[in-house]
Amino acid sequence: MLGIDFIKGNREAVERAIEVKCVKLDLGEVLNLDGEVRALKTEIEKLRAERNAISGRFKDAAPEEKAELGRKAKEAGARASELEADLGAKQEALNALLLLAPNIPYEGAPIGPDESANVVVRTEGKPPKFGFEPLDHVELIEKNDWADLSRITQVSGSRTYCLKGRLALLETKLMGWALEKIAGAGFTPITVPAIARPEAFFNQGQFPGHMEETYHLPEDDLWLAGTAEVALTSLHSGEIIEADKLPVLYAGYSPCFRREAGSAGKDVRGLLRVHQFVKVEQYVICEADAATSAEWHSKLLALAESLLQALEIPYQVIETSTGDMGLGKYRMNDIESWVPSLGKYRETHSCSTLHDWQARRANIRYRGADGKVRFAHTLNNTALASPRILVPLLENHQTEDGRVKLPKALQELMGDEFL
Ligand SMILES: Nc1ncnc2c1ncn2[C@@H]1O[C@H](COS(=O)(=O)NC(=O)[C@@H](N)CO)[C@@H](O)[C@H]1O
Repeated sequence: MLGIDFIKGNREAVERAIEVKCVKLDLGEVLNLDGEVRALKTEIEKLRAERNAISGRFKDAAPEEKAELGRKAKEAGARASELEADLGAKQEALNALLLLAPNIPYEGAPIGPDESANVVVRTEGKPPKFGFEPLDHVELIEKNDWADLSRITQVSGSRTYCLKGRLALLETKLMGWALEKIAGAGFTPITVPAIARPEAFFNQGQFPGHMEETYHLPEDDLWLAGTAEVALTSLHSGEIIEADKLPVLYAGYSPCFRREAGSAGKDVRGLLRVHQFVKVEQYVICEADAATSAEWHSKLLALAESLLQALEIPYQVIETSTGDMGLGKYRMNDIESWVPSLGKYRETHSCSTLHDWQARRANIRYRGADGKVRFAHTLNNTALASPRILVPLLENHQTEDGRVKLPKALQELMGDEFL
């Protein structure tokens, strides 16, 4: 969310953000509504003052004057409550539009409508050259009985899976390994529920635009989050954090649920795109300073890259385009890991800087060293998400006989050179 004062003071920049992020929002309508709300507030104040002035005169008034004063006070009161109803409706309409206001994108973000405009900024590690015909992750799984990808669909429907045997163990250990790595970088490990109230999704930015992507529990008016970012954004909602408690750093672990309503036909084979998965999430609440946010953005990215380097997975870092980064982002860098069977890189991580766009929605503030209270900045990044990460992990490290040689970092974890 952008502050209305920011919008009024930066109308051109906001109009440009609307355009380059392909957002449907009429800024003129927002500013008109804001004008009407302010006018109504002034009018109501005036009426209240009038009514107070009248009642102030009431007690000393002559008897015949009291009736007239009483009528005037009642009239002013009635008029004020009429205007208050109108103010409520206009304020609601204004807030709904403000939720759609896009954050100003990073000046270095490629301009474009979607991921086709994304730019590769760095490539690390070399895709393996197999001396044999490599298998894809489903074939490797079937050969080693490492998952059930078929009978489970009669239980849970499409895009579900069971990991089995050593692959089930690997996923759990891998998540613990990632949690410890991020915790080792000073982030507080925290396990969060996927269950959350609708307000948490409005605060994080998933709502109102992506409700159809989210599982709903209607009887309780609860929803299932697709990322720990939802809970972590609202954990400090309404608080004023003291400056010496910043930055707040969380390594959030949670199950993640996504309807993938918009992905029909995409990645239907195997583990790339499923309805339920697990993720270790990096989350930062820091002071409202662009340079501080930029520093944290680089740190979050470097941490995710260090995990991929330890897993010996070749990857590339992407500068995400204005049309692909989404409403609330100032800047987004995705990391894409090499998937041999596809012969291309696929997104496995997403690192975002949001400045105060989320903090305004979630009302996360802090008292600076100067004593002033401001909205904070927030950032988030994937540390590791499974089962998607298993796809490049299995495929890149497969051997000719269909086994998987573990990267050194995992050999001790799994007590063997091979999965
Ligand atoms: N349907 C899915 N199935 C499997 N993995 C998924 C799915 N959706 C997302 N992921 C994994 O979760 C990662 C983060 O998802 S994201 O939407 O891009 N970004 C976020 O959720 C941010 N909070 C940063 O983690 C993705 O890069 C991917 O690795």
